[in-house]
Amino acid sequence: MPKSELTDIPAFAATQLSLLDAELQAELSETNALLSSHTPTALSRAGLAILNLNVSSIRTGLGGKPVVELALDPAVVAKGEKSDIPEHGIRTGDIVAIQDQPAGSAKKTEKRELANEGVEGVVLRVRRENIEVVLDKEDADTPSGSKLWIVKLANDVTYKRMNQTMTKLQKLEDQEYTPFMRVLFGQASPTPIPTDVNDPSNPLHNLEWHDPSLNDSQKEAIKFALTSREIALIHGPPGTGKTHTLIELILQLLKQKLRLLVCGPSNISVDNIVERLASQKVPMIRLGHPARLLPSVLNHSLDVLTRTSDAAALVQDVRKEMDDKQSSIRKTRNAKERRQIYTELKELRKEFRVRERGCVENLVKGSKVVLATLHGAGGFHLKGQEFDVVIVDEASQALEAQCWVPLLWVKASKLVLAGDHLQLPPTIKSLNTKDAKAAKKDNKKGDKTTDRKSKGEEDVEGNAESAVKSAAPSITLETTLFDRLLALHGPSIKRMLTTQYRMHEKIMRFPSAELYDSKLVAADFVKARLLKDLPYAVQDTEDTREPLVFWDTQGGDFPEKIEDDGIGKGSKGMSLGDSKSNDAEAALVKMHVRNLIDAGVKADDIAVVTPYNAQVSDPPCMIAWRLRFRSSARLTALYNSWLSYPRCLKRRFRALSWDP
Ligand SMILES: Nc1ncnc2c1ncn2[C@@H]1O[C@H](COP(=O)(O)OP(=O)(O)OP(=O)(O)O)[C@@H](O)[C@H]1O
Repeated sequence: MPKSELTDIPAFAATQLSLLDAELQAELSETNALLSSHTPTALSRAGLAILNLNVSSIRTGLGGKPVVELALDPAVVAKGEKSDIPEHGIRTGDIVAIQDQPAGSAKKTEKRELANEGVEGVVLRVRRENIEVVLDKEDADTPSGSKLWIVKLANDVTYKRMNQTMTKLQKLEDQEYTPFMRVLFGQASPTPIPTDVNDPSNPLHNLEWHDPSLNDSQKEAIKFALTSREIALIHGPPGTGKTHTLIELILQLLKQKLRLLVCGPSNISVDNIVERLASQKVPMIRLGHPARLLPSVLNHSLDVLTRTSDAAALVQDVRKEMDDKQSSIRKTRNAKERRQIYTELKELRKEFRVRERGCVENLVKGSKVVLATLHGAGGFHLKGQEFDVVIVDEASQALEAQCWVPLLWVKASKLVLAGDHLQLPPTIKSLNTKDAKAAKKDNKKGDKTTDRKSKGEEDVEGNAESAVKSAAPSITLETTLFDRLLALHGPSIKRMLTTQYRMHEKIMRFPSAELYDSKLVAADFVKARLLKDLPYAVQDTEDTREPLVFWDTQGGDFPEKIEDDGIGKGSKGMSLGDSKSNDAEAALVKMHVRNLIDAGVKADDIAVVTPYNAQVSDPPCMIAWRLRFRSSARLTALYNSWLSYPRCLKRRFRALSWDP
């Protein structure tokens, strides 16, 4: 077998490390350029900073770190007005600096200065009236100035973890590679799946479905995932019930008394599964900070369980004592007293960590299903724990290095990936650099081979070696684990879900033909569904009886504008908001939406989707829609010229589906 980045583990890890470094540098330089070339006022207008804040409270969060709550300085709130923080783009999980606020017009806000003068932390919760930040350093002294600002920094936390993971992989000795890992690197073929269902050791022996409504392709995918020894890929095009299928798979694996780690690249992908498992009354633990979880899954979060379980009382005592100390620091101005309190806090933190760790360990070890983001699975809670199966949902949205976080820090011997490698891969910034563009160009040939392979299942069935030879693309960050495994082992390691439950047949036809070898089938209850048949009074018009409408906007009457953010370009030519808009197209969309509303379609059932921010926000008519349709959850199929870009197209088709 030829040695390549696909099969040689140290070479693979080294490539990943250099690609991750390039990506991190791209992110850091983008942030630095923005921060150094814009005033605080401009950054705030662009949503990257919040000005005029005060510390309203400090408490102790998970891990003993201080959580700072910031609210708008009362001095800047007009009498009788609400003290809501103005619109901004800072979200839970963002890395921010908290700093004494410079003059609004001050130029050159260097990242260097931010790190030196302020403190850094992660945003925990964003509310209308305040924002909570957990500080990186336990003994960080929050700036005490009367007016603070927070500014978004590049997020290097996920890189650090991926970096540690790839470094660990790179350093493993040959004898440390498990048989499972050898399959993941094509150094061994997957174990053939057992076929005798009468054999009591076959997982399909006496198989009974929990959900009788599963379709044939879903059942086949589950059977395959149950019987495969090392890897199983579940390929789920949009709306084909990927998550639905995973729930049944999880229930079946639990019936076999197996211990499972279930991950996804984002919190929402994980919470989606927690919600569905909760409705099946499955006991489980969701790792991750509660501020990032959906309210509906909180009862399963480790944080809540460490407060409510029996062992939790011991932790709570110390937590309370630490909170009291934190607030006393803020009350005292005497330096000696402050130092004394810091020393006591340090001791309490040690105690807190020991107790918390004990409580957490008991809870996690006792759980048959643990759910976390890929990143979160690399936290200390799971280090070295054994799981029979690791399941990753939305696997084609994750960088491969991210998928290795659970695979390397826990002990696992089987992996199930669910995803769709034919939809958008994760967003990569460094691909815009010259070197990366060249690398991408080089890979094009390899990609074509991989694509062809994943479409035409027959040609490479079961022939891993020839697959490696023919595909052998060198790796970019966009090459997901899903892609690489398909390139290594061919389509015999995957099963595709083929019935989709979201789109009218006509909407489905194009993506099905272009991306899925015309294999998609529309479920009976969606295949002929039209707006005029909505369960409330909608007139039968030419707009409501067509599931798909094309408006041709090519040509001189629809000129495109490049908009900037209205605050000018910075000294390094970096603008906060270069984006495209097209007033005439906007007017067309507006007219179409108006027709639908006049026919009786509810505004809440309409969503307008565009790839450009400027098209959403700038033309006056678009602003009007945004206000009106803010709560839109569903969509009418409306296409315009930019749909011809293949990438947008994939994204659009994802968005263009709607639930009944
Ligand atoms: N066998 C089935 N019978 C009826 N409805 C189903 C079946 N499988 C899935 N669905 C429905 O199809 C819709 C899509 O399912 P699900 O969200 O699991 O799909 P997905 O592939 O994960 O979606 P996405 O495209 O968002 O990734 C849901 O409304 C679900 O209830």
